[in-house]
Amino acid sequence: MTTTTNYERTTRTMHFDQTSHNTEGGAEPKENENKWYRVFRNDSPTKQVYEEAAKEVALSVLSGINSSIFAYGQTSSGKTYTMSGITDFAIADIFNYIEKRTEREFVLKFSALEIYNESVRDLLSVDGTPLRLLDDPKGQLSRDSQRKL
Ligand SMILES: Nc1ncnc2c1ncn2[C@@H]1O[C@H](COP(=O)(O)OP(=O)(O)OP(=O)(O)O)[C@@H](O)[C@H]1O
Repeated sequence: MTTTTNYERTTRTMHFDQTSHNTEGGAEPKENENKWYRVFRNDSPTKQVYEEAAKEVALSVLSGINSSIFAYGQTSSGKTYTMSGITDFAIADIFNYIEKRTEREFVLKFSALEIYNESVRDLLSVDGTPLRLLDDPKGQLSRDSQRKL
């Protein structure tokens, strides 16, 4: 099955004053000000955002490093759109890597979560009920479900 969504289109991003926020040659951020490693233009394709901001992190799982990519922002700012594109590109790259290494065996685990208004939803589940967050005996937080592909 192929996906029909064209993520080659632009990724919507907010505009920042690059002179005060861009770490490449820009001024150091003031206290309580966020530091931006990269700001994309509002017409930047999602593919570019993936290549320049997410690919290295996503593919670090292939060397055994746990990684996380998340989108944070106001409603309708394009988080779901951008993350869907990034997920497609990352999965394609990961499977491409695996297919070229037939001598090795890989186990892939994938989970997709949405945190909204303090509730956590499993985006791979058809049932939309929020997940419960539980403390394990060591006092660490765990989810009550995880799907495996
Ligand atoms: N780069 C883009 N190009 C074209 N359409 C886009 C783009 N980014 C977002 N959209 C469209 O804008 C709308 C809102 O985007 P999206 O659902 O991704 O926002 P969101 O941040 O996930 O919103 P919410 O916080 O409400 O879940 C959607 O209809 C989506 O298809």
